[in-house]
Amino acid sequence: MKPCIALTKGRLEKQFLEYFQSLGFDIQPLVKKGRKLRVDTEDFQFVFAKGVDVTTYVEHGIADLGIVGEDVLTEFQPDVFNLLPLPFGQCRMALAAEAGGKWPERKRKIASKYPNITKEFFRLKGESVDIVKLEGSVELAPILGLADGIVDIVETGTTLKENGLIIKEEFHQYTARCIANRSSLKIKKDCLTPLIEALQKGEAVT
Ligand SMILES: Nc1ncnc2c1ncn2[C@@H]1O[C@H](COP(=O)(O)OP(=O)(O)OP(=O)(O)O)[C@@H](O)[C@H]1O
Ligand SMILES: O=P(O)(O)OC[C@H]1O[C@H](OP(=O)(O)OP(=O)(O)O)[C@H](O)[C@@H]1O
Repeated sequence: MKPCIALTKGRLEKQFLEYFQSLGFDIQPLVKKGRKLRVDTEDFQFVFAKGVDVTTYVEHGIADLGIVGEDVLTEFQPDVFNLLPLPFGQCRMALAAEAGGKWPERKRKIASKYPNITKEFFRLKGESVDIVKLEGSVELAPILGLADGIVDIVETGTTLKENGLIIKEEFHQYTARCIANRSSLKIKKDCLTPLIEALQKGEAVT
């Protein structure tokens, strides 16, 4: 059976395909996939899912490999083999708040898509905060008064800037990672090794 690779839909999918093509792989069937969520190329089967679901498919051995942001691995701690970093998906995790806004002395409220990362960040500081879990557009929370600050991903800083927020502290750097199912690495070693070696040798995508 062909190895199955789970890709995080959206920006990581696009960056992965660019990278995969730069390694000499044929991505035409993937580019032409339309709304299909499972696509076969000559050598591989690809499935497309949300980042955290990519880890679930890999953990359960449905997918042999997965392409996912390191932020997702840190947040959800799935039981997968964290195989290697990939040269795309670079971003940082930051605490941000309104420029010129007050940073209250009382127990602060922090909005984030990443409650576990947020909790650990403040635990290490010895600070107790109330965490408000959001699913996106996290920058809105301080503007609308839902939270005093946010913990979120920053790449260019444009979203923060355009919403009047500033970074107070940056505390993690991430890239996309290739993850693997633990048993697949043994059982499908022969067909996975050439692919893993190719992914390892590639140059950074700019
Ligand atoms: N602005 C960004 N720049 C670079 N990498 C990012 C950025 N935002 C997210 N990422 C990385 O890409 C991964 C996928 O992010 P993406 O925004 O495509 O989906 P998501 O955050 O899971 O949410 P959704 O699919 O609901 O929009 C993240 O887990 C992170 O590793
Ligand atoms: O520093 P920047 O280059 O501006 O990128 C950062 C933004 O990108 C991500 O959001 P995304 O586009 O995934 O949308 P979301 O708010 O739905 O998570 C992240 O949550 C920030 O909002």
